[in-house]
Amino acid sequence: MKARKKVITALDYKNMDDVKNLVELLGDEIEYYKAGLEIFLNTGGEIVDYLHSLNKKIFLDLKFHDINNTTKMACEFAARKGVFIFNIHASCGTETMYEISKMLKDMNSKSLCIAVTVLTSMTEEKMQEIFMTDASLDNMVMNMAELTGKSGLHGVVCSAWEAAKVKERCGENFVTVCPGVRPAWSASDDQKRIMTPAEAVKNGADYLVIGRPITKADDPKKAAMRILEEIEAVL
Ligand SMILES: O=c1ccn([C@@H]2O[C@H](COP(=O)(O)O)[C@@H](O)[C@H]2O)c(=O)[nH]1
Repeated sequence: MKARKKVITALDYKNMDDVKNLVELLGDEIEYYKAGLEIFLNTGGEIVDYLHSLNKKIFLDLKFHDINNTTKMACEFAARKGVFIFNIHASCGTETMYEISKMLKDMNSKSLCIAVTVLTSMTEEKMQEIFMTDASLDNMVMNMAELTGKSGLHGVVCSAWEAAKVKERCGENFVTVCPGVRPAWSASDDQKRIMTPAEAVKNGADYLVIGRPITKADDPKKAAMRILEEIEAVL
């Protein structure tokens, strides 16, 4: 099933028992998992070694955002752990992104470092308020994506609404990782820029990050299978 190569299930839990129950239940159907701040901090990072012991691929979503040296050292940690993807915020700036890209090459790292553009929980209005700008959300995402690409990083986190245009601007190989994916049958929760799994794939999303529609479902395996089937139908 090609759809398995598109879905990253977000393990937003506080303890390893919940993680293990879900990962065992989903079995071979899910290859990619996202470990974010909640599970990483609550388990002292144990999640990474656990998932690697099962040969699962990890998106380490810790969204590093700090001064140049501190961000680089955090990225060095993620690369040494050998995660498939990790991320920083694009607003760290081009100098930091360029230096991370150089460091990863010097380390012969295979990890992909991507940059968060505008969070999928953000509306245009809220973004303009925070950044004191009249720029459209779309332009903000495109600018951040272009700066990320020019700095030598591998791709971005953006909503599926922006994915096709990001690819147009930054090239087909520039990776688009898209949270804010919601099947028609699930709640949107705190996500604002949402698309269904099928729409997201059709609009250029390389990877779909999906958490609560699976983890909070009455039957998580059935939910995951419905999502995989929806994607498979458009591949
Ligand atoms: O812009 C972003 C960046 C990261 N996320 C993360 O993705 C998952 C989405 O989970 P859902 O339960 O499917 O909403 C979550 O872990 C976020 O931290 C994001 O949503 N948006």
